[in-house]
Amino acid sequence: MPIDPMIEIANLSVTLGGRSRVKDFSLTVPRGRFHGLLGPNGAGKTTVLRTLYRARGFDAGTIAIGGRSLQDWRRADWTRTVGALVQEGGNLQGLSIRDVVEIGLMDLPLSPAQKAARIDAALGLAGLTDLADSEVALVSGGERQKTHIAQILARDPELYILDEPANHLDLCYQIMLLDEIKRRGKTVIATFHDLTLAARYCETVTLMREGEAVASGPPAQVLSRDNMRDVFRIHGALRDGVMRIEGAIP
Ligand SMILES: Nc1ncnc2c1ncn2[C@@H]1O[C@H](COP(=O)(O)OP(=O)(O)OP(=O)(O)O)[C@@H](O)[C@H]1O
Repeated sequence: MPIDPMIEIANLSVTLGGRSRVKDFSLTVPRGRFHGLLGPNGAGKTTVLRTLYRARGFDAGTIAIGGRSLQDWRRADWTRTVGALVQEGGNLQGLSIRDVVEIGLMDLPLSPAQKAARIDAALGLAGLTDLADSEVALVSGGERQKTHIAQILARDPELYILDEPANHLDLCYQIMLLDEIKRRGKTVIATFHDLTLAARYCETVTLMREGEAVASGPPAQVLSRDNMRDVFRIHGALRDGVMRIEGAIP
C-alpha cells in the first residue's frame, strides 16, 4: 500500500444509458504523484474522472480523496482541494478570459490583491495577458483551453483532475503548461491520447479498455508491445520515452 494516498477508488462501477461503462475499477494514487488514465475512445476514462469530481454518481464501489469519502466532503473544503479541467465548457457567453480565471477563485479565502496577483500570474503562464479582456466564447479553441488551464493554475488545488489537458494546445504550450503543473508537485490524474506526452509526465498510468483497468504501472511497463496491440490495435511500443508506431491493425 502506498503511503498517504490522495485518491482511493475501490471496485467502482458506473452504468450509463443502461450499459455498464466502468466495471469493478480500482485505483490508488499517492499524494504528489502524476498519474495517467489511458485507453482508446469509449474506454471509460472521462467517466472515471467525472465520477471522481462528483459530476456523476456511481452504482457500486467506494471513492475517497485525501482519506475522506466523496460524500463526506463539505463544499468549501472540496473547492480548496479539488480542481477539474473538463471537456464540457459550460455557458461562458459574455465572460472575458479574466472573468473565467477569476471564477476559479470564487470560494477561496483570498484578499482582492491576492486574487489579482494569482490571476495575473496564471494569465502570464498561459500566454493570455494580452487577451485577458477578450470574450472567451469568441477566442480560438487553444486559447479557450489555455483559459481553463489558467483557471486551474490560479486556483492551484491539491488534486488536479485533467481531462485531455493537451487538447487544442500547440506543442510549446503543451510542454510549458504541463511542466508548470508537474513543477508544483501536487497530485494529478489526467487523461491523454498522446502517449509520448503521457510518458513524459506520468510516473504511473492505468490502461483502460471497455470500462476495465487492464494494466497499471510505469508507462514503460504498461505501454508494451502486447498492450499496444491488444488495447490500442497498434503495432508499436514505448521506447526511450517515445511511442514508436509501426502501424494500425485494421
Ligand atoms: N451520459 C451517457 N449516456 C450513455 N452513455 C454514455 C454517457 N456518457 C458516456 N457514455 C458512454 O460510456 C462510454 C465511456 O465513455 P467515456 O467518455 O468515459 O470514454 P473515454 O475513455 O473518455 O473516451 P474518449 O477517449 O473518446 O474521450 C462510451 O461508450 C460512451 O459512449
